[in-house]
Amino acid sequence: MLSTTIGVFALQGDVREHLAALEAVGVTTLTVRRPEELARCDGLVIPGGESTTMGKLARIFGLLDPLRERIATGMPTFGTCAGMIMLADRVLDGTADQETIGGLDITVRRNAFGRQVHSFEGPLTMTGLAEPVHAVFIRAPWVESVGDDVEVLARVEGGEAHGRIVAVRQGNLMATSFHPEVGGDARVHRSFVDLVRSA
Ligand SMILES: NC(=O)CC[C@H](N)C(=O)O
Repeated sequence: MLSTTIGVFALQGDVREHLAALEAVGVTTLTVRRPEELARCDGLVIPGGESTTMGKLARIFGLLDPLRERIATGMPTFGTCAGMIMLADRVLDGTADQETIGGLDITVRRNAFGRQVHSFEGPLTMTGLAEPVHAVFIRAPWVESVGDDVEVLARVEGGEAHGRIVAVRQGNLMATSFHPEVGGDARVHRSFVDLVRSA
């Protein structure tokens, strides 16, 4: 079998952590800053970071339209946190000029967990994983609503945000509000790699 190449959008964000998680799963990785690099990818990860900056840089580097085209034509893509925002069709509490790639029929709310609770972590039950994942949330978005074709993979359990959607899948697109690349558990990346291999 030809090896699977998964790119990590690398204009901004926690690129290294994703590269390490993907390498732990045993795929070939590639940092993506230019359309030529994107063209070599079987799948793509969009990391956590800052979504307004990602949108601006993607526009400046001529990557926004190639990304939209690859995603529209089925390239499996996994967004974490800011990456989830980049994949969302609709953003609440974004900046006026915020551009996303889009593709996922979801509405996300940026920095949804409030100013007091920027960051928290804990176990989270996720569809497809036998044991809970240790989910790290850093100024995270949540998914306010989803379209009919979107499968909800995880919801917050307990606390003020109980029931809020924090992981979704729609066809070849996956997104989490939290950071599975942090903490050495590669199971979420493995399920994305399985998605890429079956695409
Ligand atoms: N950890 C993160 O990726 C935070 C996302 C950030 N709050 C944004 O709006 O882009």
